[in-house]
Amino acid sequence: MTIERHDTIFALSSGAAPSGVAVIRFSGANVRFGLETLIGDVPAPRMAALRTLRAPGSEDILDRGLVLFFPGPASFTGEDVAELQVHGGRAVIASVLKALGTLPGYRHAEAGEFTRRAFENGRADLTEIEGLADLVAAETEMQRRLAVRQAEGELRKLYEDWRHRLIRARALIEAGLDFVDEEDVPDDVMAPAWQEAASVAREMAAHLDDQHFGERVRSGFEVVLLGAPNVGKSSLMNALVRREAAIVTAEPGTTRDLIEVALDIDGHAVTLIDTAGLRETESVVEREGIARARRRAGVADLVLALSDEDSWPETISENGPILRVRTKLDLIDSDSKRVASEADVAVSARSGTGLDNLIRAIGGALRLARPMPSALITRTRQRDGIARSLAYLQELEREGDRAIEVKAELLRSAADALGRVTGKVDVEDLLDVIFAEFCIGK
Ligand SMILES: Nc1nc2c(c(=O)[nH]1)N(C=O)[C@@H](CNc1ccc(C(=O)N[C@@H](CCC(=O)O)C(=O)O)cc1)CN2
Ligand SMILES: Nc1nc2c(ncn2[C@@H]2O[C@H](COP(=O)(O)OP(=O)(O)OP(=O)(O)O)[C@@H](O)[C@H]2O)c(=O)[nH]1
Ligand SMILES: [Mg+2]
Repeated sequence: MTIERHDTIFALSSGAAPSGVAVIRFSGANVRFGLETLIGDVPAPRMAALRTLRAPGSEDILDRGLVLFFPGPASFTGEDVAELQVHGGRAVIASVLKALGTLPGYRHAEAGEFTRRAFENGRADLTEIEGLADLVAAETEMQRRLAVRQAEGELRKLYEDWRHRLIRARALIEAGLDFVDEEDVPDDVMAPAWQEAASVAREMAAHLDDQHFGERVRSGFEVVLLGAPNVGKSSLMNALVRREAAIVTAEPGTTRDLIEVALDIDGHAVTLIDTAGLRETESVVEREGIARARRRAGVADLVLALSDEDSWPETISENGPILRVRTKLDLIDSDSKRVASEADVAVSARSGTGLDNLIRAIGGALRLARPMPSALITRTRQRDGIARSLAYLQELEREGDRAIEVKAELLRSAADALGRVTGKVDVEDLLDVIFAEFCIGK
């Protein structure tokens, strides 16, 4: 009896039914057998073949569709893969999935399981896999650009280059230790290794000094609307997204919860957050709303401080950048434009005046138009790994006169920290978290 290392997994890989065409994918050791059973042959590799699908042991036609076969190990998962492109009806999909489920060694795939096999078979490293997850999740042009570069290996190449340089530096040092009496290891044998470690450290520090731009592009820039009750925060949010996302009334204290809406500014994902108007109040509910508003403003990428009168609230003293927005411009008569001129932008949610300026000002304050630098960190996981690796290299530089063996060990730790980012060393504990992000069929 042959023991299969893996089950053959199958899933619907295309979107929600009904759809024009649905892609059902399967991967594993029994793919050829499954094709023989369902369509009677195994099509030539990577060539679309039109076939009739029949349930195993039955003459019933399930559907007719295009079939593709990708032999391992060159395939996406690194093992045999097949795709059935059938009509995207619910019952069609259900019948094909059911037929696959009756085949020996077949079971339904879990979320991210195709991609997990790609990782386990060395077809992609963890940063590329995170890039793939981001590509599927991307909603804006800039998120797509960032994700596609990462999926194509931009970070992998950078991190693998650093890791190999550190490994070579350590090899140099160990070779030096083998051949030279430890008491008088000549500096010039070791010097190139220390220099290499120092230059990797410099490159890492520069890489980390990025104002978290990639992470912000990936997760979206957060812009919080802040101001006294009734200044028109909710009205402005509604005007910007052209729908009634938040309740607007003439009564101060209307909004209590944080209300989030998605904007696309210059291809970037921006989350606009409406908040409770800031004031002293006896209402427990409103007080909690105001506390949430302040907390969110404290971590925002940008605060829009709104005012509809001649003064700006004291309360607007957040850390990040602030734009002063004068609201209800339609109510200002032509000879009282003093505050409007103190403001960065003046708008009217009612007439729409100034909304384009406001969008431009938000884009400017967030520096959205800046060219996207290459090899951006996109996740805390990556940042933490690089920072840990750098910390070992800095310890190495600080403690220059420690024993060579100790220093070689620091080089090894630095390389291993990088290896955990790419998944080259000991990452079993990370995988469930990383692959849980994927949808079924990916
Ligand atoms: N129909 C279909 N489209 C898809 C995918 C898929 O799985 N199926 N992908 C899934 O994410 C993406 C493409 N990703 C892929 C990544 C690697 C290989 C691959 O290695 N393929 C070959 C060898 C390529 C070659 O000829 O150079 C092979 O299978 O033999 C294929 C697709 C997006 N489009
Ligand atoms: N004329 C005029 N009235 C506006 C404008 N924007 C808002 N208003 C009015 O101002 C009142 C309050 O508007 P909201 O958008 O609810 O104000 P808010 O800042 O969200 O208020 P709270 O949620 O209570 O903090 C409503 O009666 C709106 O119709 C505007 O641009 N022009
Ligand atoms: Mg409101």
